Amino acid sequence: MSRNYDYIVIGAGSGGCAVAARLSEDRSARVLLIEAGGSNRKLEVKAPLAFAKQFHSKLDWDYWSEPEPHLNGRRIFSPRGKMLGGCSSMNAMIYIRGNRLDYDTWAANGADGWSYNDVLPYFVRAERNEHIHDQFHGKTGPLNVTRVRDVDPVSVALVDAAADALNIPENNDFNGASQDGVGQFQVTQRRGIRFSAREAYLRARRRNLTIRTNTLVHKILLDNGRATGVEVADDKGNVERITASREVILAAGAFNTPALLQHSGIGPAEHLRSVGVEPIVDLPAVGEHLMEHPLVYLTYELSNGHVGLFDAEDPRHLKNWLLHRRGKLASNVAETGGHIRSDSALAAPNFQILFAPAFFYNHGAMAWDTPAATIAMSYIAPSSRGRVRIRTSDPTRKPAVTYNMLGRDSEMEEMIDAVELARRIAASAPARGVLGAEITPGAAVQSRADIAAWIRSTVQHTYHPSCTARIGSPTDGVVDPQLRVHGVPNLRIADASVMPTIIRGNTNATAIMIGERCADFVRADLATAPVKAGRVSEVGAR
Ligand SMILES: Cc1cc2nc3c(=O)[nH]c(=O)nc-3n(C[C@H](O)[C@H](O)[C@H](O)COP(=O)(O)OP(=O)(O)OC[C@H]3O[C@@H](n4cnc5c(N)ncnc54)[C@H](O)[C@@H]3O)c2cc1C
Repeated sequence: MSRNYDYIVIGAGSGGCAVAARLSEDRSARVLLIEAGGSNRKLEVKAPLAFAKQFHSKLDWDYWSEPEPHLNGRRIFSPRGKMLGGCSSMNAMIYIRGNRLDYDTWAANGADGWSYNDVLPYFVRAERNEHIHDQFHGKTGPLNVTRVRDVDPVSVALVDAAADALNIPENNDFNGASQDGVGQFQVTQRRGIRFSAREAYLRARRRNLTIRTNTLVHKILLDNGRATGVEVADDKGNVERITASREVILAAGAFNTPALLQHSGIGPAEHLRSVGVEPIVDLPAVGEHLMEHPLVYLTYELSNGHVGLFDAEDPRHLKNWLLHRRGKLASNVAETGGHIRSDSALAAPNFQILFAPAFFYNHGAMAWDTPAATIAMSYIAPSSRGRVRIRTSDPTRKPAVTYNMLGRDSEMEEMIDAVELARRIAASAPARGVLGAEITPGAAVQSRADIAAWIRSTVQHTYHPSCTARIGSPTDGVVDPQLRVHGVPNLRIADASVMPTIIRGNTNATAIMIGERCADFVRADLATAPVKAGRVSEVGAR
């Protein structure tokens, strides 16, 4: 196997698959894509309903946060996909791009070229939407976007309930002209099966794209401050070095990307020294500014003979999915939902509602013994920031993650508002047709103080860590707007870490868009490079 490539992409997740595939469209470019996990060809990946069965398995990095300072010291479970497709092979498949305002704010704060009008063509380029064909959507891109085939009647009733109770419009396309309103989500599926970034970008075999699975990158190699390759270990612990003549592109996700930078000597110098890593480039923002969407789950018994997904494990539903790719196993659980403003004066939605015709609580780790439904409220406009820091110089040890969620009083006030809005939905006439008694938080939790206490003791997140290597200046960011790491030539980042602030929505489509853009930045630089550097023949060790 070759030890030298033109490009090395670290991590075959949402961003990494996109950038590696696009770079390998140039058949003369030799691209290596390295992934720590293995194949994603597993039933619990393919069958949409089964995504939570991946948690704590070999397909999961199985992160846990440090004791959270504002959440009663709880450690928060944080699954991350460890396989081809990364988190896009594990996620709940909701296809959302966020709000126009997110990108316009990025651009206004210095991320030149990242306004909504700048990024829209890349969302469109990436997408193959089966249903919506207008200026907001792509027809011929690699990523299949569709709708859940057999939506549960409970999911539909809850859309009617929200429209009724909150006086908000139904919205057929949250990725179109407006994000506000309620309706059915678009999903990254095809014919009832998950459609991850692997299916989107790695299906076509290319001789110039080498994919190495079960290979853990330990660090990025630097020679005179330039990125020249990587040090990797296979699953038997054999260590080797591989060189990149042109660029190394880091796409290991919002936890592992800053960790890998730090293991490579790129990060907050004082912290690196304290854990025994020699600092090479002092970049204080590496691992800082971590953002997430706090999530609370209100759950209800189902009434009137509704069963939702309660009986989904019945063999007849498995048979229906295996034979026809239809029915309950094709559900992504959160089939419908929407985006609302808890205060009409806000410039954009601050909550995403997720309706599920199932008891989904604590990441699906708990069951309820009768049919139930969930109204989950995801806080999509948080302001608290956390951090990711390596604990030791051992690259096989997971870094420490602290979310710092709900650190500000104003955030808690908005969360309480959201719980009250969810209860209004549940109390509306259309909802009363399908919902019974409230299970969580339960009738005893009524005052704002009690709701706050319940939130602190139960809040989770929406699986969207971002911003840990964000676009910004060298003092408060890690990469420039072309995704080049400050002070380290030939090194870029192409994953959810680079978002300057978290978007108002689920982060898969945006990570893919970032990968698409990164490939174009690389190609543009190559086209304008005066004389292209020759191959790096030897990798200097740090
Ligand atoms: C349970 C869950 C549900 C979610 N639901 C949704 C949803 O419904 N809709 C949505 O839009 N988003 C959702 N998300 C979030 C979304 O999937 C992620 O934000 C997105 O996939 C992140 O892409 P990425 O490229 O930043 O990182 P990832 O997709 O995480 O890719 C990183 C890749 O790098 C690999 N890697 C890491 N470290 C190393 C190393 N040292 N060496 C080699 N390889 C390495 C990882 O194994 C992984 O494959 C969900 C996520 C989860 C976990």
